[in-house]
Formats: sequence, C-alpha cells, structure tokens
Amino acid sequence: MYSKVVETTNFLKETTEYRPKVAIVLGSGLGNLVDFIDEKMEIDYSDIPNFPVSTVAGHDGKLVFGKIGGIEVVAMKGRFHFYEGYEMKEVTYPMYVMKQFGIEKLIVSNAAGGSNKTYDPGTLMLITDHINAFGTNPLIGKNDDRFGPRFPDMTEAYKIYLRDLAKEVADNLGIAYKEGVYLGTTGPTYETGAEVRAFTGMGADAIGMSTVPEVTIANYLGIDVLGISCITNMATGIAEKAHSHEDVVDVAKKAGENFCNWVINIVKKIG
Ligand SMILES: O=P(O)(O)O[C@@H]1C[C@H](O)[C@@H](CO)O1
Ligand code: HPA
Repeated sequence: MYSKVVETTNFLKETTEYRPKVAIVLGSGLGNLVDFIDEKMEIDYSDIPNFPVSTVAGHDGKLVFGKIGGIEVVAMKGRFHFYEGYEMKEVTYPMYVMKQFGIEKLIVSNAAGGSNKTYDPGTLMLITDHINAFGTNPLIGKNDDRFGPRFPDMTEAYKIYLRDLAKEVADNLGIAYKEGVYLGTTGPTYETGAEVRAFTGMGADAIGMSTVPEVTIANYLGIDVLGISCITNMATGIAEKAHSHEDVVDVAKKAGENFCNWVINIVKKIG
C-alpha cells in the first residue's frame, strides 16, 4: 500500500501547486463549504490514481484545493463509507495520502442522528470522543511502521487544543454548539430503537456511519483532528418519523450556514 500512497501523492503534487497543512472532510449535505474556498482547483476522485470514488448522494467525489482567508486548504467533497462495500483500507485511503502530502490538521464533519434528547436537528456538535461500533478496525492486518505504530494511542483522538480553539471561535461568532460523543456504526440501515437505547447507554450523543475509521487512521498517522457533527435528525425511537437520506441532506444543508461560518473561522485561526 505504501507505494500506492506515494504514487497518489506524487500525482497530486504534480497536479497542483497547493501545499496545504489543513484538510477538511465534508459530511453528507455539508459540501457547500467549498463555495467559501477561494482560488479553487478541483480534482475528481475518478482522475486520481488509486483513489476510490463516492457513490452516495450528497457526496460529490472531488478534492478541492484552494484558500480560506489566505490559508491553503484541501477539502474532500465526498467521503467513502464502509457500507458502500469498500474495505477499511479504501475507506481510509485518503488519510494516508493526506499525511504523505503534508497535512497536519484534519477537520472532519458528518451528518448524524441525535441520541442525546437535548440535541435538536440542526444542532452542531463538537465531537469530544468516539465509540467504534463498526465491529472492526481499519488497522487490522500487518502494520507498516512507515505509517505509524502497531498500537496507536487514542487518548486525545479529538485534540483538546483544537476543541478549545473551536469553542472560542464559536463563542466569538455567537454560534451555538453542543459537545458530545459520536458513535460510528457500519450502516447502511439506520439504527433500530433498541440499538439507539443500547448506544445511548454506552455514552453516545450522536450516531453515524462514518468518521471513526478516518479519525482512527488520522491518529495513527499523527494528524491532529477536530470533529464536528451536524445533528440532522433525532435517532430512531426519539424521532417522530421515519428517517430518509433526503431529509438528512436537507437538514445538513440548512445548518450549513452556521457550519460553514464556524469552519471558515476555525481554519483562519489554525492555518
Ligand atoms: O458521510 P456522513 O457520515 O456525513 O453521512 C451520513 C451517514 C450516512 O452516510 C448517511 C445517512 O443518511 O449520512
Ligand atoms: O440517525 C442516523 N443514524 C446513523 N447515521 C445517520 N446519519 C444521519 N442521521 C443518522
């Protein structure tokens, strides 16, 4: 895999002059953030050697290079999910490339169901920690020491200094947010009511189908992570109606204004 990562990274280095240190992964319905990226240079995933392609509505499948407030960034408009049938190594492949490319900080976002009853749809949640309920781990298999250690530490999976900075930015802008634990499952089914009750008992505030694999690998590679969930619906059993991905994307788009404002100003501070 190492040589593939090098090949993909070399392709990107030859294709763009941008050398960002900050990457952003945009969750379902949150892709509009790219409208705030200046001097954009976009590359379709299908044109990038060894890159998987996005198959989910609300995930365009483009790497978008450019600047936010003069700070160079690269955004993934579209991510890969385990339920799409990708291997964990494919789901997390972009993280390996990001690291090789020179990324030091990752802002990861997602749409998620709120299992904490005090979070309404539209709430932005700063992720304090996560629970891996995928039943597997993206690092299973032989370890390549060139990437990271066999037994990575996850004590501060979501960096406290980045969370503090995000809180300061939100407070200055008057953006409301909650803090909580994200639990990632494979999907693609939304959870049953019994699962939501079990996950809530385990400590989940929000439940989704992504993020955990990417953040696990980012930590393994030594990339500092900040995570933001957009609560698009109340989780099963709390919600008053059945879920649909169209509603998820719709609510995420509506929360997009606050999300974009927040992330843009975080980038300006960390860049
Ligand atoms: O990519 P994210 O985690 O934002 O997408 C969520 C989880 C599923 O892919 C989908 C369900 O509606 O939205
Ligand atoms: O309720 C949900 N569960 C899992 N993933 C989700 N993504 C958006 N909403 C949800």
